[in-house]
Amino acid sequence: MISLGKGSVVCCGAPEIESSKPSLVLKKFGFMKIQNGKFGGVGSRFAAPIKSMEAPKESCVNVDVSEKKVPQMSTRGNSTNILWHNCSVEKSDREQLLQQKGCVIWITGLSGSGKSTLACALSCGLHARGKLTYVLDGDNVRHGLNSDLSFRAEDRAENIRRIGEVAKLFADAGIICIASLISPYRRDRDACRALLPEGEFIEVFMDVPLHVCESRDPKGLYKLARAGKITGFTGIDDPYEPPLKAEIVLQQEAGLCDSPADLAETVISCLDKKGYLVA
Ligand SMILES: Nc1ncnc2c1ncn2[C@@H]1O[C@H](COP(=O)(O)OS(=O)(=O)O)[C@@H](OP(=O)(O)O)[C@H]1O
Ligand SMILES: Nc1ncnc2c1ncn2[C@@H]1O[C@H](COP(=O)(O)OP(=O)(O)O)[C@@H](O)[C@H]1O
Repeated sequence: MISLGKGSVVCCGAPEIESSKPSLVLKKFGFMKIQNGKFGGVGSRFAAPIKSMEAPKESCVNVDVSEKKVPQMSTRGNSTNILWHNCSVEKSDREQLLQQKGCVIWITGLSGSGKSTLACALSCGLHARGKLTYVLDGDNVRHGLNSDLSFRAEDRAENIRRIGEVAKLFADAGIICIASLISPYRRDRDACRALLPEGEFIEVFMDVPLHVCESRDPKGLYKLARAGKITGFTGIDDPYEPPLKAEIVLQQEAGLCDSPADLAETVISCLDKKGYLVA
């Protein structure tokens, strides 16, 4: 049996880790269970990763200056002289542990189309099946990571780019990541799709007409936008570009709405068919 420890962040290079063995620190603070003298009932497959956790210095790049063996550095945006570092615990190992495949479910649609409700219903439905999910809701992420961003086009693009990158990390962790944000521009959504391997980005379009969303108006934002008290509101005086090739289109009309649980079931059966609910 494999025991998962408490949620934690291990920062190699932190004083606690450098002054002692990381494994002992994790154990001391109760983050991992020890079974058979090894972490989490590990088998041979996991011996190497745990060894590497115990020796942070091994994670340094070996640059043998005398023999001029200099690794190939890269540049990404303003980050120069950076080097990708691989870890021997891979995505497939995490997926094996979780018995699922990491992917991104990207829910897009107008404000009030039911994105957050579906994201939550989906997370509940998958959780009940023993699957690990995490919801990245536009509204919520704007409370922290993206609180510096407005609703101008370039800030929306940056909002979507950052959430796309975070979602990619979650998928790499083996988690079924549910991103729910308006993401009104096709180009930005397509850029997030391009971050992931083929098939791992599942776009769900909440195809709900503006008049239905506006009649729901749970936050009163459409009313404010119509009154000119909010400018640049999606669907009113800011564009929404519907997806052209979404994997799933959930159409709803006034009085003809499936329940959130039924909509979630549609998405779950798509995940099931695509093999994401097994390792
Ligand atoms: N101008 C404007 N346009 C659209 N939405 C607005 C605006 N100002 C505030 N809000 C609130 O912000 C929520 C949308 O945030 P997102 O991060 O999903 O938007 S975006 O993807 O960057 O376009 C959105 O939440 P949802 O209603 O859940 O979609 C609104 O509550
Ligand atoms: N499937 C549905 N059928 C009917 N009403 C819904 C459905 N999904 C959501 N709603 C309602 O629509 C409103 C907007 O839902 P919400 O999930 O907040 O949308 P969004 O995140 O897209 O802004 C809420 O009042 C919610 O209760």
